[in-house]
Amino acid sequence: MDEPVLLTGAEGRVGRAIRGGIAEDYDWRFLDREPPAEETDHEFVVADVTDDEAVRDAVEGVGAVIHLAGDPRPEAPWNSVLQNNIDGAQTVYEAAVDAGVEKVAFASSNHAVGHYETERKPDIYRTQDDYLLDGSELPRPSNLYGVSKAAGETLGRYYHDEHDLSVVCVRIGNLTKGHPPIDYERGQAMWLSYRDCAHLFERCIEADYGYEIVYGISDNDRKYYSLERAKDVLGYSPSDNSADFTNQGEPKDDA
Ligand SMILES: NC(=O)C1=CN([C@@H]2O[C@H](COP(=O)(O)OP(=O)(O)OC[C@H]3O[C@@H](n4cnc5c(N)ncnc54)[C@H](O)[C@@H]3O)[C@@H](O)[C@H]2O)C=CC1
Ligand SMILES: O=C1O[C@H](COP(=O)(O)O)[C@@H](O)[C@H](O)[C@H]1O
Repeated sequence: MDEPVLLTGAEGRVGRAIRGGIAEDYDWRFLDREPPAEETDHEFVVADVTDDEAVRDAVEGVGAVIHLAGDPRPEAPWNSVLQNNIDGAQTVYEAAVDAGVEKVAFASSNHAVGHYETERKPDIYRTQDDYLLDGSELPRPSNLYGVSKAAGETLGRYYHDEHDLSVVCVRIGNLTKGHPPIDYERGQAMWLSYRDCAHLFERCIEADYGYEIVYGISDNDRKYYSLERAKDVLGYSPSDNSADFTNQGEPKDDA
C-alpha cells in the first residue's frame, strides 16, 4: 500500500505488537488518546476516536485503517463500551467512507462469540476436541464488551454493504508476548503471538476482500477457531503454536 495507514490504539498491546513487527513497512499515522510513551518517526495524533472532527482529520489521505482503539476489558461497563467501542467504531467507519479510505480492519474479539464455549468447556479447549467456529456463526457474546465487538462487526457489515468499504473483522484471541498464557487452557487455545499478530494485520492491509470475519490466533493445536478464512482470503500463514510451550510457558525442548 502506497498511502499512509492509520493505526488507532497505537500505544496499546496490540498496537505495539503490530508496530514491533511491521513498523518499517508502512507510512504510518498513529492515533491514541494517550501521548506516545517513546519518540516515534511516524506522525502521531493524540485524539479520542469519538471525536468526529479529529478522526476526520486523521483519516484524510490514508489508504487503510487498523482500528484497535477501545476499552479491551471483558468486564468493562456498558457506558464505556458504548462510548469507546461502539461510538468510536461508528465514528471511524463513517469518517473512513467520507474520506474514500479503501479498507478498515476492525479489532473484534473472542468475546463476541464467548458463549459458544459455555456448554462445551473444558473439552473445547483441548486438542482431542474437534469443534471449530469458522466466523460464519452468529455472535454469542460473553459480556457487554463482547456485545460491543459484535456491534462493531455489524457496523462494518453496514458500511461495506451501503458504501462498499472493504472491512475485515479480526476476532482476536489472547495476545501475549513471548509465550502463551500460563496455566490457562482457554488462553492457550486462542493464543496469538506477537509475530503472528503483526503478520495477520499486514495481511489485512495487503489482501483484497469485501466483508470478512476471521479469527486472529496462532496455529495452536488446542484451537477451536478455524483459520481457514484468514488463510484463504488474507493469505495468513501463522508461525506459532501454543503446543510448542509447556503449561508454564517454557519452550519445549523438541519444538
Ligand atoms: N489484547 C488482546 O488479547 C485482545 C485485544 N482485542 C482488541 O484489540 C484492541 C486493542 O486491545 P489492547 O491493545 O489489548 O488494549 P490496550 O488497552 O492495551 O490498548 C488500547 C489503546 O487504545 C487507546 N484507547 C482506548 N480508548 C480510546 C479512545 N476512545 N480513543 C482513542 N484511544 C483510545 C488506549 O489509550 C490504548 O493505548 C481493543 O479493541 C481490544 O478490544 C481483542 C481481543 C483480544
Ligand atoms: O478480548 C479480549 O480477550 C482476551 C482474552 O479473554 P480472557 O477473558 O480469556 O482473558 C483478553 O485477555 C483481552 O484483554 C480482551 O481484550
